[in-house]
Amino acid sequence: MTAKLFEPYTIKNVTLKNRIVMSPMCMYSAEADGKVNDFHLTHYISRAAGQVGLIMVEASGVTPQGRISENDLGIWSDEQIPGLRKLVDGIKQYGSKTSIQIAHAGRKSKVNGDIIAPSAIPFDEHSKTPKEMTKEEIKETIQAFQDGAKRALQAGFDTIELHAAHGYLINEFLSPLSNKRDDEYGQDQYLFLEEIINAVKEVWDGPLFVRISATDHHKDGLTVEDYIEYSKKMKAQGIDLIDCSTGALVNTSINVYPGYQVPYAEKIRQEADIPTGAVGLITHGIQAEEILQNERADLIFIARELLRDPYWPRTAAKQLGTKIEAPKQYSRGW
Ligand SMILES: Cc1cc2nc3c(=O)[nH]c(=O)nc-3n(C[C@H](O)[C@H](O)[C@H](O)COP(=O)(O)O)c2cc1C
Repeated sequence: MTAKLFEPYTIKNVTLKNRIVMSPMCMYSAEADGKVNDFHLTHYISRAAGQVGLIMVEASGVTPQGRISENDLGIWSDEQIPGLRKLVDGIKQYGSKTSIQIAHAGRKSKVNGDIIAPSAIPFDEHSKTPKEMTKEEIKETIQAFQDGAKRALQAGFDTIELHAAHGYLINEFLSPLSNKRDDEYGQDQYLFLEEIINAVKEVWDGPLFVRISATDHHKDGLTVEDYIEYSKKMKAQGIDLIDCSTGALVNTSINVYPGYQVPYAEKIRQEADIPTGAVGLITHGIQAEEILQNERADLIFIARELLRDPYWPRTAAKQLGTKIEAPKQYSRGW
């Protein structure tokens, strides 16, 4: 058997050496300036040495107010570009491609000061009540996503992912549970994301992914059927891949088990006819291979397993009875 997990995958002008993506994970390790530091270099470059095909840098704030915490990475200032470039260059030394998830936390931001959202509804009883965004603030935020994309280009990233999942700002506009506006952004709940995609595409023609929460896990919220329709719109706008996570828009308890979100990636791939990424408790090479061979998704996003094992691609290759190339320094022990 040839392991599909280790076959290259091409999107536009970018070829990944395998189908393994390091899923974005906030490390809450930046100073308030949002700049890359030694921790980030060690953390991400180790996974590149471990032969991950695409390293996706954690949710990075397009504005200071749009950070999840004061320790998030940022992409709101030109001063953040040199650190990001150093990180990109370090990752590329090992043949991995690079991506950055650009994000605005909306009502889930835990930074000091005012926070903003489509409507003045707090995430839960422990959260601050956000300020309902004015039209002006909406335009400024769309501009901030475009500026973030420009900086990602200047830093040399191969791909960008827009964070439209997990109850952060874009997700808040998409769902009727958090968007109660009566203007055009409430009547058409896709409009904010649509305008962000258009603005980003004005400055970025490389691969563009969107991470969604493919269901709100709530009786009055969005379901995968709604996200199939949204995914068709994203495809029409030129989005290259939908990264399919779920939930976290509202507090609900969900049943979590190996591959629990794979059916969403599969359904959206089939019904919206767009490449997808599968994520969530995928930890074994055979499990990843099953998803790919059965054409349930195109890329495999690995999060926590890569915290436990930075060389997970090597582990997965062993599990699949195949060998992958080592970084040259490690070839005697690989
Ligand atoms: C420490 C940590 C930080 C995370 N930060 C992000 C993030 O920045 N953006 C995002 O979309 N998901 C984030 N996630 C979710 C992961 O990308 C992934 O979807 C989730 O952990 C399920 O995959 P896993 O079972 O392989 O860990 C984070 C998860 C963890 C454990």
